[in-house]
Amino acid sequence: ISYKQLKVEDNTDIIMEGALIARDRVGVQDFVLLDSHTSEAAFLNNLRKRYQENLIYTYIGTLLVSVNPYKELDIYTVTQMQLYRGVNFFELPPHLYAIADNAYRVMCSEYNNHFILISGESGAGKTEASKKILQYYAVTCPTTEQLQVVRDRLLLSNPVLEAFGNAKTLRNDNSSRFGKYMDIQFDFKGAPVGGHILSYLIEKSRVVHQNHGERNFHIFYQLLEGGEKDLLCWLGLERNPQKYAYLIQGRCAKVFSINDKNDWKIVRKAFSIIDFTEKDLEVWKSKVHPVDGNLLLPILRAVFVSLQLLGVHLSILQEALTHRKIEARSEEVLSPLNVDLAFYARDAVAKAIYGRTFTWLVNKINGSLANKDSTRKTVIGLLDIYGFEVLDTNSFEQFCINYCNEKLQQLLIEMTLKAEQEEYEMEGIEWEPIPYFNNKIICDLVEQKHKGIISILDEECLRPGEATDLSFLEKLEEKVGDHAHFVTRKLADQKTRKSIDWVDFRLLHYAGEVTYCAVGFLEKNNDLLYRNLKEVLCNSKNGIIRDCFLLSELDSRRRPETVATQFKNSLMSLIEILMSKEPSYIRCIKPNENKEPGMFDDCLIRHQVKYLGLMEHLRVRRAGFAYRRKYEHFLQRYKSLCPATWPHWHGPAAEGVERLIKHIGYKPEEYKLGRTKIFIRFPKTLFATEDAFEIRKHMLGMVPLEACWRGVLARKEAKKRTWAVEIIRKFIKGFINRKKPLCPENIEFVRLVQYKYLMKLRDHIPRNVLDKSWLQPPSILEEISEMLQKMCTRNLVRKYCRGLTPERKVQLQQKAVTSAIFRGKKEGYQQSINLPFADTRLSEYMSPYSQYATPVVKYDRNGFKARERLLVLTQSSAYVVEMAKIKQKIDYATLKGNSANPSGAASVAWSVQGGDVILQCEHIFETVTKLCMLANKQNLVKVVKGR
Ligand SMILES: Nc1ncnc2c1ncn2[C@@H]1O[C@H](COP(=O)(O)OP(=O)(O)OP(=O)(O)O)[C@@H](O)[C@H]1O
Repeated sequence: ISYKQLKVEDNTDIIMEGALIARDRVGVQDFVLLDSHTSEAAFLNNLRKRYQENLIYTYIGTLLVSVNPYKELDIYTVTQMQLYRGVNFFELPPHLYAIADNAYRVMCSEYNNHFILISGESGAGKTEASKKILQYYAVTCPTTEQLQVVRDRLLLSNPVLEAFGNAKTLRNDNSSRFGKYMDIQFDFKGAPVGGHILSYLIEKSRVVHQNHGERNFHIFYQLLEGGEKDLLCWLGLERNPQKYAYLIQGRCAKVFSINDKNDWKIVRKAFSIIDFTEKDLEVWKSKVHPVDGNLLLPILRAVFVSLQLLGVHLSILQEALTHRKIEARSEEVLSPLNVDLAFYARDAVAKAIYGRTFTWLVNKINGSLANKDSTRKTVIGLLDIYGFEVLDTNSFEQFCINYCNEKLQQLLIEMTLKAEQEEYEMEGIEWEPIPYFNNKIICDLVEQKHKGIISILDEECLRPGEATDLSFLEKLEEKVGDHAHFVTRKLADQKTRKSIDWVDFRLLHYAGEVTYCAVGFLEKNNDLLYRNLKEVLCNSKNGIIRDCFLLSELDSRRRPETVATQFKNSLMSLIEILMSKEPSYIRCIKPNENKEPGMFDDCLIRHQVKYLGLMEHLRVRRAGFAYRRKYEHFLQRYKSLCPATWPHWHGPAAEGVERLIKHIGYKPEEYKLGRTKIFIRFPKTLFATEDAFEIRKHMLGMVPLEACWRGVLARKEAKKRTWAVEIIRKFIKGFINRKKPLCPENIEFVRLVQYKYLMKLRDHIPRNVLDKSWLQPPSILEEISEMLQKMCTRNLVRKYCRGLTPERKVQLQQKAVTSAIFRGKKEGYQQSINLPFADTRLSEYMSPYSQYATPVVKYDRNGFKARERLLVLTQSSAYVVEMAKIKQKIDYATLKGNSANPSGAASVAWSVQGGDVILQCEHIFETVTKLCMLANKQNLVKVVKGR
């Protein structure tokens, strides 16, 4: 039996159940368990509390919400990865690794395909999350030497794609300017054996234009900064980016947080591992020159170099950039371009070359990731895609991005509802319709054939005559003007009209309203490259350019698909890909605009919670039942709450749960009983049960191990609980760490050993405080065992102390003092410690004032003359009494010290003001102890030779 099976059978996941349900200063780990679930304020509050404790992850059921910490956290180590590996989803605090591991485990056991959708706005941490998941698989999945090449390629595809597809923007210094879907393929043993990447909508316009404070794609700066001298020379480039107009429009070629030189080295290394040949490196040639700002007409200096690199003849390129070929009847006429159109042609070439070579690059990477073997693979897809975007001015790009988010939201709702529905069906629970907003109506508005916005846009782009952005807007008003989710200034009511410009249209998306400026829609959708320019590129001598611009394109009389239609089609196939897989979701949130750690901007986050549809998701997730658990797990945890189920229930778990909840007093509307699970509708029902369980647990004084190991979670004070759990975890982490690096099999083994030992220990816990029989731990568990032993002892001691009578307590306190003074120092100590001390040796001398009395022999100062006396101790003084006469009174305050002889001699010398008092008595340990306790001078006793 594997450890995992053991765990499931033994319900040890219940250990962490307490942590999941915990409601303390770090909020709830699952929003589903929030009491006031529909309140956005409560949602934000929980998120804030956790973020302030560096707990950046929280669940909504199985969806993970992540808030960008903007600082390095110690939660992505190999040890953490090992910790999450193979552990039940809810056993550990929410984490990316839990999502990744869950998808992986289900894939391995059910042999099905999965995807993890990571979304959020720019800078929210999507790319980081997807990289971390990839690293998780690279570290935790089984691999062989041969497979390591695949693993490295998968990992190194990232820096290459980032170099060519990412750029510094105002919102993120490393912003992905394209959508990415990456399939990781696994063989039947769960080893990653290949991959495939799909890219979406690379932001080509950045090649020719950057806003203030932004840069072009990283690769240009990396090349100039890090490129070897020979390479730059070969490319005809100068190291200084200021020489290139396309690179400096944002006026920030140098960025503090980016090390272009270093990144260049990584990209070069990645190229060699991703199977790029020297010939492939011509990609530099194809990329560099169209971006050379000096390609401005009529300055043709750079063109000479470009010709060489692009493999195009001078006169041909010159003509192509300054003329347009017009087909009139069967003739072709060259019409010269004005300056503006020539600029347009230049930029169009640059954008087209960049866009297509980017696709070429992705294909090249795919070639190197492809697994040629035809055996069946399972896949986990990682979708890192732009989240809902609402800028000050929203253009064609935002329209596409937001349409994409509508589609993905629809997929999420359908799949979540489907999953809920399937679970209810499987459990035999009546399906209850869940009220939610179905955004299909908005998707239709955008994508419907003939009637949707994209079709109308295409029509305007393709129709002969003078189509403009304004005529497009008019067509929209005409065709979709009556749609409930579409508004323009003309259609708006008095109140809304002011906020919409004449060139705007507004869509009421599922996440909120977005106003789009129609200016540029036609041009961006057409993305035209003049035919003669295309011809030039198709005939290039540069192999990559030729690969990107196929001659067959020229032969085809069909107009190429518009950008929006291409995007729509690629989205459709993406949705199809995703629909066939099991979903997991990660929603990333950006906490502030300043990229600052620890800053939680309520307003910005509220906005994202809305746009990410989190409240909607929470509502869907909770519309049915907030909590569901297998009967066995539920019964195991709460059985102590019902006499019929405590300590053991011998019948079927389902019946046990029924008895249990009847006894607790659940109302019928609070729960439903399925085939294998109990479904609880409201978190408050669960919390009340949990509270009752806490109290019951304390009353029962459950076994010490539980108090140490799992019960620590249930302690009242959150601080103590966190402390104890942390300590235990630290120890577990510690021993796993010490054996670093552990291979997965070892981890499994370590866990098995840990589990077995703890289980055995549970049955052999010492029963009383003097029982020293602590189970010998295996060496890897020494630390944790010592820790548990200490906690257990402390617990036994506490229990023991509580059971003491007052008399016994006094005795033990006295013995503790005796021990502190004499232990190991004076003969006869051992015998005396085992004998009880008497309250007094002369009861007739006891009074409300005197505490103790004993016969003594008093010696004179020289120690020769002995006289029989009585010693009476009161609260403040000691009296040496002869018959009923006080011979000497010693104020405790004047007592300077005490000394005794280490030998068996029963004498003690008190050093007082005015000289020593030497006494001998039969019960020296008892007498000195009582004196010291009354005088509170135990520290002053010395055991020295010569007394
Ligand atoms: N888990 C994390 N730990 C530490 N820093 C992080 C984490 N996630 C994100 N960051 C920081 O935030 C920055 C932005 O994150 P990232 O590039 O992943 O955002 P994004 O959502 O992919 O943005 P875009 O859509 O613009 O590509 C990172 O460069 C990094 O500095």
